[in-house]
Amino acid sequence: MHKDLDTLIITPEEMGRIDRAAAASGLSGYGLMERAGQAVAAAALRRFPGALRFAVLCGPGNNGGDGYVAARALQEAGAAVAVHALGDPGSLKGDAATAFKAFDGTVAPLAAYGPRPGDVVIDALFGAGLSRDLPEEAVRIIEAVRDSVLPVLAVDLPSGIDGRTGAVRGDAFAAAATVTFMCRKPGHLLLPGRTLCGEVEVFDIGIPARILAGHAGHMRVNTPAVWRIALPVETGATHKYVRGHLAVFSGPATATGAARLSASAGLRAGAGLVTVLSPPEALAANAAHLTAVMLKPVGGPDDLAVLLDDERLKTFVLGPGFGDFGKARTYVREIAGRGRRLVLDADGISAFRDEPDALFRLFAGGEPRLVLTPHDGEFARLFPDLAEDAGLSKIERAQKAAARSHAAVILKGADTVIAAPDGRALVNANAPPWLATAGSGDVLAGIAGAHLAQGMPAFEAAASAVWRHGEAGRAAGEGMTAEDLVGALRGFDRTG
Ligand SMILES: NC(=O)C1=CN([C@@H]2O[C@H](COP(=O)(O)OP(=O)(O)OC[C@H]3O[C@@H](n4cnc5c(N)ncnc54)[C@H](OP(=O)(O)O)[C@@H]3O)[C@@H](O)[C@H]2O)[C@@H](O)CC1
Ligand SMILES: Nc1ncnc2c1ncn2[C@@H]1O[C@H](COP(=O)(O)OP(=O)(O)O)[C@@H](O)[C@H]1O
Ligand SMILES: [K+]
Repeated sequence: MHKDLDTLIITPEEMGRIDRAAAASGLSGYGLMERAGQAVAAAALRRFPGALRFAVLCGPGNNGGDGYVAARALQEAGAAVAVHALGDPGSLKGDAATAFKAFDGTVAPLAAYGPRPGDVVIDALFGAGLSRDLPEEAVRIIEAVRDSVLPVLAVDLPSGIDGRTGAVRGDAFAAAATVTFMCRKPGHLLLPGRTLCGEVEVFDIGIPARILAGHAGHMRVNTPAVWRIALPVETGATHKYVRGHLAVFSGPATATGAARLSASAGLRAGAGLVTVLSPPEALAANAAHLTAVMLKPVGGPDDLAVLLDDERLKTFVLGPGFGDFGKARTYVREIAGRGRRLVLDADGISAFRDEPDALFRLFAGGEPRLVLTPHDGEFARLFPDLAEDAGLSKIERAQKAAARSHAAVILKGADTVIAAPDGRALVNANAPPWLATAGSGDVLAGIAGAHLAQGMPAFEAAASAVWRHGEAGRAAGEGMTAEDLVGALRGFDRTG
């Protein structure tokens, strides 16, 4: 697989354009289908050597066409095959009709399929072309297969998954594995699609990388390949101020832990200096727990204004455990007005629920210098219309939010999306489920702050923070706490 295609994500709509461009360039559409179907058959034989029978369920479009090719290849390999079609296969068109004609065997109606122990289901009902909820006939078969606990190998996507959004349209197969072609689609990476795909195999059916790149957007899987070039340069001359000074605002005396988690994550993630800015009454609580991280009292906007006279203090994290919404807004105004960079998290985000546009105006224009780190609930406070729009995918929501706020947006969750105001978007895929633990988000905010403090552009700082957070979660292992996550943070592998 071409290295670049490994991380590219393509929407079904883009895939359609790529298909047409491939055909226009003289590439045989049926040739692509033949290779796709052969790849599915090979995966089926490799993954299920003990199958007694392959039940190939074929739909009315090209996904079904892939199914007929796979059925023929399986039959030629000596496997038992039962083919069932949704609709009349006689009315198939184009390449799918050719594939159907090339299959020499009986094709029964879909409704006649009775799951048998030992069956492996090859799901070639719908792929990229699913345009509405599944028909009742397909839903019934999905239920029957689910009840019989048969393994499913999905062609391109499990039928019922919307390739653009990852949403379930009516119902969907839960596949053990999915064989897709050239690149992953959003539905392979966004929930719930991601879990229903099982293991995803990406097979190169021979569309030239040039054609793919020419019609692809700016969506990728979040890997170091995407942002490695923006990593801070490590030179022998590095001293702590070169590695940046990060300041993290603490909440009141009863809620100081969150800021300390962010601060220690920031230090561990490479900021040269980290200072916790604490309300005077919380100084004792903070001092009792800080060593390498420094501590300064900030009681109000006047203290902050004095602090901002130090030009070396360029980067802030505000939100974890912060509590006071009014003060949060005042501090953010001051930070933005003085041209500083900011990771706005948790309470810092909620503080602007009644006036999100005021926040966006503060950071409008120029090089983006705001990173927003909302989970779904916080996202809905700043972008209620986008949160409510069920037609948008999580990627599209994050893209629109980033454009509107002129910020790098980290829309958190098991399928975290990172988006830039210029339209670039990444879907993260390395986070283990045990990252969902108290304080985990505070650690992420601290890492992002450290990256910003070291001079990385906002989008790359955000994306690499999410990736490092995931890696640390994997290294810390199941049962970890947010403190363990900080301890498990590692440096970057700069090779590759
Ligand atoms: N370059 C590539 O990647 C290659 C891709 N290939 C393969 O092509 C697949 C995409 O093929 P595709 O565009 O024909 O779409 P597909 O998923 O078969 O469905 C479309 C059909 O289903 C129908 N239909 C839709 N929703 C429905 C519903 N709810 N209920 C009922 N009907 C519904 C729709 O009807 P219509 O909406 O027009 O009424 C139309 O007839 C892709 O997933 C991959 O497997 C390979 O062959 C090699 C090259
Ligand atoms: N199921 C999951 N799998 C992987 N990562 C997850 C999952 N659930 C949450 N996360 C991640 O864990 C972090 C939780 O952050 P957040 O919701 O702010 O929680 P907290 O406020 O407790 O720190 C986010 O980075 C999020 O992406
Ligand atoms: K399918």
